[in-house]
Amino acid sequence: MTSSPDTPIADGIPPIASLDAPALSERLTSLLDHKTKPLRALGRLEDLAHQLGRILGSTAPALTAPQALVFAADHGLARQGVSAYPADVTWQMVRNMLAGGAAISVLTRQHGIALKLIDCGVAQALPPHPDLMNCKVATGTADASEQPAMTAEQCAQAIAAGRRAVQAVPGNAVLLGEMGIGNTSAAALLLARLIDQPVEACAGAGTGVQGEAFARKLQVLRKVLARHAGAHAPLDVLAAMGGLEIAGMVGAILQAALERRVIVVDGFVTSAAVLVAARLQPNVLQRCVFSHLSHEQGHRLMLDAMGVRALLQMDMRLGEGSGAALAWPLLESACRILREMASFESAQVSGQTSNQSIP
Ligand SMILES: Cc1cc2ncn([C@H]3O[C@H](COP(=O)(O)O)[C@@H](O)[C@H]3O)c2cc1C
Ligand SMILES: O=C(O)c1cccnc1
Repeated sequence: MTSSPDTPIADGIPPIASLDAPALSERLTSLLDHKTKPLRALGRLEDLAHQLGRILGSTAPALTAPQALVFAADHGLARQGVSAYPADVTWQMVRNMLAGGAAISVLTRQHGIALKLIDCGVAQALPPHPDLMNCKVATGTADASEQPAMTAEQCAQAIAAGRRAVQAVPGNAVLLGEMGIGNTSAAALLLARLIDQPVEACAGAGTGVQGEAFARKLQVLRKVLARHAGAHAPLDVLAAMGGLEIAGMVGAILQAALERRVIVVDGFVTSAAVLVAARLQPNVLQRCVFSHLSHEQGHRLMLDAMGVRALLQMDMRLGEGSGAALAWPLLESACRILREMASFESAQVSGQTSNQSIP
């Protein structure tokens, strides 16, 4: 991945170093290989344990005070009929999340994950709530089919808000989610432009846009891409066609990566924020755990473009951070395997009889 040319928005984000620590990496591999199981028998759970060990800089990693950060904002493009639901659902769902009734509320409660909502640009004024951070940059984006969704300054402010949101919460892991009617369109536009693929391969049904309505969604997206044909640098693309909540997540990803927190990525829309962040600072990918492959068309293409693989495939297409919360116990299990599982030596179990190679 290439870095963007210098733009004012990128100012103030220090370089994110690579997690290069060959000694730790070798030690983690050796520890996992010596646990009481056939070599590599825990499959991708071992890869996850290895990654978490590297991120947290420990051979006995422990996840502490996990935080689900759900970024919310409205989209001017929603006025073009790109969603199956009205824009009011954005603020209504934020209220539902805060009241404990949304899917993300249920799953975070189940797993003891703190839930915070970050209002980056919800049109409706939301009443104060202890779990709501008011970072409103604007009352939604402009209609990207007519003008840039955000000014460069608004985009920078939303990124800064995302950074502050991470700084404001404790713990060493953040789970990212979003709420914003119309945001699968914004994510598809970012993907199409950043990996230079036709929008037909990048856009999906979102909330359930089908048939003629889907043809209309594609037509709108093509118009947006043509309108912003000159935007190619990641932050220019983000400002022209993204969303305030996506920009907020870009900031959160950069900040969490800087602080060496584990970043649990949800579905298509949160992955679009990772795509942008990784174009700015490729090393963020080392800190990201991709929780699930969304049913949204374009997610597989997006993950392939980043060279990553998701843990789960549940045919979910919700967003909110629901896939990230669902996958959370896998991360906890991976850490426990490193911390608690006996080795052949400690448990006095006979090891391999011959020199077998790792399949
Ligand atoms: C009731 C409801 C709850 C949701 N929770 C997340 N989304 C998801 O759907 C939206 C994106 O899809 P589109 O681009 O088609 O609008 C986002 O708000 C996303 O988080 C929801 C959507 C609805 C309707
Ligand atoms: O995977 C996602 O992020 C997604 C899919 C559909 C609707 N909203 C979000």
